[in-house]
Amino acid sequence: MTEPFGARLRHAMDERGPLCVGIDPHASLLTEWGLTDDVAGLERFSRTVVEALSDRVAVFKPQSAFFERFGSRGVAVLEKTVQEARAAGALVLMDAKRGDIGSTMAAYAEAFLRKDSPLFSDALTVSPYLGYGSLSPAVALARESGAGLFVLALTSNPEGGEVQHAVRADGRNVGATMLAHLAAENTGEEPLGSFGAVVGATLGDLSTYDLDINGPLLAPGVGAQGATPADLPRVFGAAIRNVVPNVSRGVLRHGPDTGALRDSAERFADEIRSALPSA
Ligand SMILES: O=c1ccn([C@@H]2O[C@H](COP(=O)(O)O)[C@@H](O)[C@H]2O)c(=O)[nH]1
Repeated sequence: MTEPFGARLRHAMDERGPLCVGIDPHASLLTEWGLTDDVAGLERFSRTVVEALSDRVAVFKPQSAFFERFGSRGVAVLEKTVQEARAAGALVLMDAKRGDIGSTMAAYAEAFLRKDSPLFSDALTVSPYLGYGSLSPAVALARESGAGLFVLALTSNPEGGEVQHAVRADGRNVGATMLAHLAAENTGEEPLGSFGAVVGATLGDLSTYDLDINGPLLAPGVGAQGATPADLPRVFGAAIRNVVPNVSRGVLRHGPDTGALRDSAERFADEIRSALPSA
């Protein structure tokens, strides 16, 4: 039986450090890398990132949008990328941000979380904005497959507050409510629950939130969106041990040279390590 995602992630973070590198083949990056903005360029880009970094980063986060842009042939590249990254020993967090009514959510869950699916990933980002309960089929299948979910709680973009800071009738805001759902999902799990939250590294002091969800906190926003590894302790406080900082463009802009990609990832990893409290 597969070990649960949370346990696999904890081991990977302890061994390799918590850095998650995004695979975001923006059209502008393909051009900067001297590649064509087509399926061949997409394939070369993704393979280069996986080959350069799969022996050193804990997690890759392919951004599905940049593959879907090319239709079925782009999705075929995404399938290959996921399979190659997993085969090379990295965990794959698919950033597809799926969310729908429960009966449709069940089909999204099958696409990404059923073990024999071509797009099976170790974890998936999901949107709870049709109600947290609408995610139940994905929670159930993730548990069955030993996979994980990352639920959008407090996103890194400035527009997110309009929804996530809205205050409910019980006085708690929406983002905090999502964190509470995840804490309940992860109760009693050791060494780490499999149900994580997306919490932007760009958000400043989050001490009014209870980030102690016994699950991972994916922290996008480091690099191109302006947050730095040094910001992480101020943003996440005591929850920092469970933070998985994501960097996409901040690393990818150094390609296509594999040495330069590695150096950049190592620099971010070192800065993150320095920001963590000593064990
Ligand atoms: O709140 C969120 C949730 C997801 N993202 C995604 O993370 C990467 C960030 O890329 P950078 O190039 O490091 O800015 C990207 O795939 C986003 O879609 C996020 O930024 N914020």
